[in-house]
Amino acid sequence: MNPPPVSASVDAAPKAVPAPATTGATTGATTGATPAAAPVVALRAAAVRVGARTLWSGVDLDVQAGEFVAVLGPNGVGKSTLVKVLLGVVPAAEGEIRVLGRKPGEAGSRVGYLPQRRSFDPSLRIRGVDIVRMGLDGDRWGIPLPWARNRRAQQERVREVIELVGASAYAHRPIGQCSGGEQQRLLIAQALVRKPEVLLLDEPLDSLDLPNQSAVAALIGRICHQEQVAVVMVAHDVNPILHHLDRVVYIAEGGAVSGRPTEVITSETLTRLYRTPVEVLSTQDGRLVVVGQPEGAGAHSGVHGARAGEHTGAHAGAGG
Ligand SMILES: Nc1ncnc2c1ncn2[C@@H]1O[C@H](COP(=O)(O)OP(=O)(O)OP(=O)(O)O)[C@@H](O)[C@H]1O
Repeated sequence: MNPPPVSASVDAAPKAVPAPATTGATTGATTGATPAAAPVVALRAAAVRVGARTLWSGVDLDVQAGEFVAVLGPNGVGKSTLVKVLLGVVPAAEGEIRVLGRKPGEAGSRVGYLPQRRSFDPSLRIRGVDIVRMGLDGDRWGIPLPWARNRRAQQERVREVIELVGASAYAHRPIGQCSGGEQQRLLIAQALVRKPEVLLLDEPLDSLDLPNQSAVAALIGRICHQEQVAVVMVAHDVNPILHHLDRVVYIAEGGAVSGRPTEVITSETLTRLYRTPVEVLSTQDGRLVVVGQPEGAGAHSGVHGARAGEHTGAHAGAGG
């Protein structure tokens, strides 16, 4: 069942962090219920460490039902790790984190997840429809839903979600023979098949060509706003999703800033966040280009021709 419609709300101004920890977002944590106005994802003064290294700290973020939020930042800063924290796979070192009013990892099938891109061997015979059905079979994220035990109901749900993502025409073809964009739609259908209220996507547009990036971005925006699924999406380039987004969270070592894209992706805000001059340029066709954004400390030095702490040149897009 979809969550009750809640109008997407965003901060009036970008929210700089570190900010004082509050406990307001944890309301309802003990019941597991999601009151209409409560954020479906809430982080307060959150920090994460891998080994001895603190990736980020002091991160505050609220995501409401039906909001589309992008997680942006340089390579290696900890964007994917944020998703893993929300899944409960990586523990937070500090702070309060709630997903659907519960601790990360406790919301079961109410959270859908699409990991960073998998590629399928062209000779793979398994069909798209089977890939989608796999999303029902496993109980990776919780106890199977009642309808998931009923074969007819399963088939109907798989058909329905394939139609939702516009994949009906090729869902019975071997997945290895589908294009990258078609495969990605089928994988999104797999993540949606158990009707999650929160959808966590890790770079779903990676390695798609521009028309497919645009089409898949529009699909995710539609799922989010029409189906009232809260989407938290790691993105390398914000441009393909810019017009669909309600909010972005930009991560830097030591903190993050969240708010409307037009408020966060500015020279002033990113310069303040990174404590180094960062320039945001707008191209004639409306794309944003971030110049001078430092790499995350763990990023490979060759990727953008910069070592940790040094400035990169112009990035292909705002985000990483
Ligand atoms: N289990 C782990 N142990 C040690 N280091 C880790 C572990 N998991 C992630 N890291 C490191 O943490 C850093 C952040 O990784 P993460 O994948 O979250 O970055 P990212 O911002 O998503 O990067 P990219 O944009 O390149 O995908 C990287 O330097 C990575 O090597």
